[in-house]
Amino acid sequence: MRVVTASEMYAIDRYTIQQIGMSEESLMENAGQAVATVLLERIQPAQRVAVLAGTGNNGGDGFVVARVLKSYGYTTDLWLIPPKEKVKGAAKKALEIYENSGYEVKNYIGNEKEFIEQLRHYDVIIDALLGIGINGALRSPYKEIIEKVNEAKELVVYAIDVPSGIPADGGAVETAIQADVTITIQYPKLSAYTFPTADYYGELIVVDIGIPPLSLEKNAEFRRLWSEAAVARTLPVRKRSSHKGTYGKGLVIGGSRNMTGAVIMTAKAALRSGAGLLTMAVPDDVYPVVATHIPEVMYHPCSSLNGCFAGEIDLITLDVDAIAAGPGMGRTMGAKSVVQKVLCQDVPVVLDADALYFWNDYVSIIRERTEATILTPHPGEMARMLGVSIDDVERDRFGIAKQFAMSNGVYLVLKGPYTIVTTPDGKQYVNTSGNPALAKGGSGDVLTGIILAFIMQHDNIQEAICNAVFVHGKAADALVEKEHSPMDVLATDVIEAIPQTLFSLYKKGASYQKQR
Ligand SMILES: NC(=O)C1=CN([C@@H]2O[C@H](COP(=O)(O)OP(=O)(O)OC[C@H]3O[C@@H](n4cnc5c(N)ncnc54)[C@H](O)[C@@H]3O)[C@@H](O)[C@H]2O)[C@H](O)CC1
Ligand SMILES: [K+]
Repeated sequence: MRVVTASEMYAIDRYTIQQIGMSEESLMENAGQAVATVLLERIQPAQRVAVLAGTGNNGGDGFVVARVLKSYGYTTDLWLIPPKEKVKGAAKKALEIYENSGYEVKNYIGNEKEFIEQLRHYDVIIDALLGIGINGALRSPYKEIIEKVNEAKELVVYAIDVPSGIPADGGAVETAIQADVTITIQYPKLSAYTFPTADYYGELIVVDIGIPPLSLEKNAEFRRLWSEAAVARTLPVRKRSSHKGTYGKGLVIGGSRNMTGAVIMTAKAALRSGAGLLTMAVPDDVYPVVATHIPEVMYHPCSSLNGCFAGEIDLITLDVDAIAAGPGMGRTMGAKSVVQKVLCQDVPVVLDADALYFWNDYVSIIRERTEATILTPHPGEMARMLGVSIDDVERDRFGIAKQFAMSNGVYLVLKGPYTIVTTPDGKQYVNTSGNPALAKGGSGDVLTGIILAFIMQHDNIQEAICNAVFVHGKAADALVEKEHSPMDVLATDVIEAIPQTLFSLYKKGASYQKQR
């Protein structure tokens, strides 16, 4: 499933109309019919429905929906919010068809009191007020209407395309419809995967209105959801002839006197995710503590300075296939020197947490690298690396991630709900698993371990990263589906949920794998 911006959606529409030859009216009819099909399955015949329609084409979709519901015998009122003469183009045509079918329009203007009075008597609201064409802050009377609908908590609200009032590409929200369900037309918009806008959507359903894929290819950047099916299809298959070396010799670098746990979690997660051989490089001061935790790893104690890396690491002797550096390593000059040495190795490198702290000192080395560099910042780290605020990052996660990945030639994993993976050539993949249980210290350390293990086992780095991000989120989902609340989950619980997650993904993927 692809994800689009509002301007891409308009370009797709234009192309479909002008180059492909479908009419605007038929697209609107398809949109309304597709939305109505979903509604007919969900709304009970006894429920009273109100369709609230605005001036633009979102309102136009609403006219089609109201006509279909009425023709199926549903008790439906169509409330037209603007004066009728403001409705233009395809929407005007849809309104004419509605009226020519013998159905009545309720005008909001002049009947404001009746509207408020009636609101109590409806069971279902179809929000066709505003779509992706919204500009600036909400104007009257939309603001008041939306506030009234939101106040009536017992109403079930279905939004068409986007909840009215939210910016389609994401950003700050002042007033917007709080939908129970949003039925999006053809492709989800960015705002479904950024916050705070995503919170207004409720359940998201995408309906196809018959726009040919060519229109998308010609008019939208590559941005897609990475779903469970994609993971199941691309998880690597273990060959019978394989041995521990087949799945890579990985190195995890991290730890300091104040933080011994992070690097342990990274290593455990890597082992649970299939790393063949794993070595942990830790400051020798903390080695005795770390070494008691994982019997399956090898150790490479490095010289320490005040409980942190002094700066030396013998990477030549270690001879590894991939490296993850950062968890708990501290923000010292010694740590910086270790990361710089890591970046000079000709193997894929994952940098997380403290290894991102001296970003500006690594940029030039990273741009010269030929093997993959994978950075996994959370929004706070991303903001710091760019010298902007966290709000700036959150407002434009997709744009900022793409710019950053392309200009530095890195794979960027911008964490958060709906983590975005961006490749060095600017392709973007939105993760669909995970829940607020992951909002806890240690989650990132676990993810880094899964990524390290997966890049050693997949042929394709993008698939490896996307699958790792998905498995991490899905493991947390499995925990809250069974015996955990989102509050009590520990990062170590997530590691222990990796086996069941991989087990179920492999079962789902078995049919795909056979076909390979
Ligand atoms: N392929 C498709 O995706 C199709 C989508 N359809 C639907 O069309 C809308 C987009 O339609 P558009 O007319 O461009 O915009 P809106 O309906 O969102 O409304 C614009 C309209 O609203 C008024 N307005 C703008 N900003 C504000 C504001 N801040 N406060 C109050 N009022 C505002 C202004 O008058 C504008 O004219 C899309 O979302 C889909 O639902 C097609 O039906 C089929 C193809
Ligand atoms: K809407």
